[in-house]
Amino acid sequence: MTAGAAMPDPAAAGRAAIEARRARAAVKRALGAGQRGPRDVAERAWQEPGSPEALLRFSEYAASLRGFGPTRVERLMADLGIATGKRLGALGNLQRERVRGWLDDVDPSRRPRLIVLAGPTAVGKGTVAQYVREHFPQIRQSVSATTRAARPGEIDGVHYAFVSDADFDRMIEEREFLEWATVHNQSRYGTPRSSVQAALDEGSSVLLEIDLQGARQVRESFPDAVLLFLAPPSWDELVRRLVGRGTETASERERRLETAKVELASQPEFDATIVNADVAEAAHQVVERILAAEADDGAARTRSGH
Ligand SMILES: Nc1ncnc2c1ncn2[C@@H]1O[C@H](COP(=O)(O)OP(=O)(O)OP(=O)(O)O)[C@@H](O)[C@H]1O
Ligand SMILES: Nc1nc2c(ncn2[C@@H]2O[C@H](COP(=O)(O)O)[C@@H](O)[C@H]2O)c(=O)[nH]1
Repeated sequence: MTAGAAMPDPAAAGRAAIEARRARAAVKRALGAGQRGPRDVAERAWQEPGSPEALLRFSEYAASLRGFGPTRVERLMADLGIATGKRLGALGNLQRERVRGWLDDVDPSRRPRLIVLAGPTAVGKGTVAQYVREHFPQIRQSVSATTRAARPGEIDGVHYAFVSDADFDRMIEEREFLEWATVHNQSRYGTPRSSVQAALDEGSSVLLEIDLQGARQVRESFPDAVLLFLAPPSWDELVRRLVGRGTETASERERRLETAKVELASQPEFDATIVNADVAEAAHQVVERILAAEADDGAARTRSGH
């Protein structure tokens, strides 16, 4: 060994292996509990080599699904031509196509849905959406573009794509937005069409955290989108949250509260209202609505024979 070269560290390798096993076990648990769908796990495995999903053996993946005992798993692998021990991420193109076809049969009742989460300023849309992102990664969220300036701590490309007015104009011109609006009579915000469509095509539902004008546009272009309204426990609590967040000036807060009155009056246009008294509780209610919508659509399709 040359001087200065790193010595192999068996203890570190052992710890990494344990960590990787734990991550794979978490994926299996999520599949078994229905928190993640089999299609989402397979697509993630094929997109991200080296991920826990990619390193999961196909036999373990299938055995995690409800109703799949050892005999059924063995038969499935024989039908799909998948060898024992093969990892999900190592399947070739032909096998991937066969797995996708099988998923169409085994998971027909799940259709990805576009979900809108709207509601007045500071009700907690961003906070609830973040909880969903952290606990239910199978539900995708798009990163909007905006012309407003980044707040301290906000990261370009993560919280928003922060763009200039000229860039936003160009994006409108090139039809890059699924919807867009000027919010609080101030800055413009828009949802990118291509990433949302790609996620839907991959079988994932997509949650859009947008304003009322955007929600109405989505209703127009995606009539089967599910529109959820996040409401505050009370007006006073809404004002407390806005002031407590401390990210707006007094005049900006006034402007936002004026919009909030209009948004609160729009509640009947939505498919459901969820009161955000507790973040985890509200987030679970959002996810329940999404899962119900995914299943509901399938049931309707089955009934109509399609
Ligand atoms: N259930 C809750 N209980 C108490 N505080 C909450 C709750 N949900 C969110 N908050 C707090 O309320 C403030 C506003 O939340 P958030 O920024 O998520 O609102 P928002 O609806 O995304 O606002 P905007 O539309 O203005 O972007 C934050 O300080 C957040 O921590
Ligand atoms: N119509 C759209 N509204 C959006 C989008 N992204 C965010 N928003 C909404 O804007 C306000 C203000 O957000 P803030 O980050 O400045 O506090 C809030 O209601 C968001 O939901 C979008 O792409 N389209």
